[in-house]
Amino acid sequence: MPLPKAELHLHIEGTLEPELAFALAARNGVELPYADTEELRKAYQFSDLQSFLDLYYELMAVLRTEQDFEELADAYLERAAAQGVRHAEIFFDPQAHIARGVGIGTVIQGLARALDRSEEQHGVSTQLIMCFLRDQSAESAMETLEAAKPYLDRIVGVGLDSAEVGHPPVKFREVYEAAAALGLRRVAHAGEEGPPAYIWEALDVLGVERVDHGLRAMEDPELVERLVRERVPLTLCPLSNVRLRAVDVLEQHPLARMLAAGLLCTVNSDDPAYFGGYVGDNFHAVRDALGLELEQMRTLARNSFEAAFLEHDEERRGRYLAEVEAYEFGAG
Ligand code: HPA
Ligand SMILES: [Zn+2]
Repeated sequence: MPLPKAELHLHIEGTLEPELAFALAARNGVELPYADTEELRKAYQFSDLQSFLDLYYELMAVLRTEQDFEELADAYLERAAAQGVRHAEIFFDPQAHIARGVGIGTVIQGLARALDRSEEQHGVSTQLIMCFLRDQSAESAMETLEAAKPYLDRIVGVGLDSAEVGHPPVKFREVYEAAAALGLRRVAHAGEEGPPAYIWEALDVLGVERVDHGLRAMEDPELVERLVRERVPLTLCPLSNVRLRAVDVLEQHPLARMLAAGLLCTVNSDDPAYFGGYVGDNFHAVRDALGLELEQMRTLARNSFEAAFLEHDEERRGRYLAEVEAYEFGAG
């Protein structure tokens, strides 16, 4: 039995496995520029974030109907459950779909079909976080927030993703103010490739409650001190960092130093179909590469539930935390 955990940094479009991509391409009459799944997998060699994003956006062409989004989410939830995920806060990128003529309602309602039966079917509770593409304009982000208004009961918060460098958080100040006024929680990718200054800005200008990645926080001791003092969660994605060359090898990942510094770190999979593993695989990889003790693994699991947006259901958070405390490593 795997360690119970929450996944808080997961792009649903990044769970599109090559087999499902080809099945959906065939069903929707979409031509993919790869002969088969093997040739597609060979393209999964990335030099940085942008080289990944190019493929990530290209493959999305196969996602067209509610059923496609439902099957995508269902496949993720099944895999996540098998790796101990009890609660998932799932990112989606509406602008990437709207640009292809797929409406935000199709995306949200399709995902919702899978999410609505997830607890019963997979034992995984879920929430959705709508991300804005930071390499598109602030106006486009604001239009997207407007388009999401009929579906706000399905969305717990907003996030910020895509190409980071050159697109500082401050660009989205007004959008985040509008999101906060609608009662939405706020997170943002910061410090994946971008500098620590982007993490400060995400906190101070956007008012984020969690930082997605935050990998480069360790370059700035004052920032670390603040993140520790305010217990701001960081959603780290170790296998992603290696695949996108943010760190050279997993053995050099700062996670162990970040935990030792007192940061509220969580471990997540980001885009598991592309980066070689789901969240349990990330847990095992850091344990092995960094020599984490079992108590540190338990801390990571505990942190994930502490950092989850479960304030509306503290009873549930308490149940999940109790599962972590009761977990016996090596049993079963
Ligand atoms: O890791 C990521 N970083 C930024 N944007 C993204 N969109 C999907 N995955 C990512
Ligand atoms: Zn991400």
